[in-house]
Amino acid sequence: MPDQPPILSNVPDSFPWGVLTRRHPDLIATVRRLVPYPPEVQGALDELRDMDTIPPLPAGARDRAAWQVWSAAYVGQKWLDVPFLWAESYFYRLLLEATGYFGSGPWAGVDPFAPQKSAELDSPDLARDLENLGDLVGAPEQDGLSAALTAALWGNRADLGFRMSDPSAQDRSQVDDLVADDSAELWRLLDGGTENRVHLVADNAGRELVADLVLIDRLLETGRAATVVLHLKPQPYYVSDATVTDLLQVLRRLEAAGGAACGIAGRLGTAIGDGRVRVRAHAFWCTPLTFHEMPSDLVAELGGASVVVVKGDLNYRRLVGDAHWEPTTTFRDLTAYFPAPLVALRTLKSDVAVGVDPDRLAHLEATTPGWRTDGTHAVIHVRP
Ligand SMILES: O=P(O)(O)OC[C@@]1(O)O[C@H](CO)[C@@H](O)[C@@H]1O
Repeated sequence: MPDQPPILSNVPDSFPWGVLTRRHPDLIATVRRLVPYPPEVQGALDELRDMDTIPPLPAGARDRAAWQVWSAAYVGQKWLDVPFLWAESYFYRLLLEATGYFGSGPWAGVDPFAPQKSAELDSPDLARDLENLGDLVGAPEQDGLSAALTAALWGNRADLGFRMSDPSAQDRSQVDDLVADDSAELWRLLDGGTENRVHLVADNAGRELVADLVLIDRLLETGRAATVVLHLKPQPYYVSDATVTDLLQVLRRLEAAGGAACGIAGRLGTAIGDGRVRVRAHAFWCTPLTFHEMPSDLVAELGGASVVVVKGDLNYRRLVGDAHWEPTTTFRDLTAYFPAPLVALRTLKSDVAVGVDPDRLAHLEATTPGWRTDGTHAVIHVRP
């Protein structure tokens, strides 16, 4: 990664400080409220909430050796004094440890965030999205593609972790005028003339995954993609990150909705069955590392892609590096290392900002103080 100090969380009232001191304790309280864990798990969660210094993973944890390497510089330090990106990732790993997710007891494999994810699938907002899918599927080809891309972009605006610390986020209106919009470049890359292999690195379950699946369906149906690889998380992460279990739930929800939604679920089921859509859940996606450190098997796999679409705020931080970049630094320069043509679809929900035109930046700074973190602004960046 280019030489730039990482963002820490030790500036009071800064965005990362709020995540560690407010969002994480709130999350633990929510998990305790929604899942009837036994006393020993509740105790472990309380311990995590009250922890001042960073502990190692317990002996016997299956990925202890890997975390020993990633955490050597940070164990024993205060949470607020270590890189924000690392601290959040390790917090979620410890939360799974506390709930017994990787253990051998009855709570093994139980997603502590499942009740929140299910509630989103039952929401009236999602029901409305699904009712409107008929218009999108029936639209002229490029209109349908553009609408699906827009939905996949804004589907990222209110992940469940973000909404928990900012409940009004869902109701704030999005600023449709994107901070950067390279979408024309994406359609040039996927011009339909060749057998395109698209990879989509997903972010959140629920409404966002629905929108991602609609985009995948449109890409396949219009011939813009011959095959798609959908990258999901191998385990629960950042509250709402999508796992294979979440994918299956979303497909069931689409089926149950009937109409165009059910048609999409049917086509995707067939495409998974005949190998045109492949589902992957690489361990790297839940590590505290930036994408500069992707393992060689993942580099090789992504390197064969016509386009890699990377979703969301956290993935964006991992793509460019979680640092206080000068916002006019170009996305292309910072992602030159990436092994394939790259598209980032991100609503801004943290301090990192790059690829912003100087005039737009001056306007945003003068008029909209929360533009980097309040989820109302978005970018489509392409590095061909
Ligand atoms: O990656 P996502 O789902 O778009 O966003 C995740 C997020 O809510 O969590 C992180 C801070 O906790 C930030 O990257 C962002 O605010």
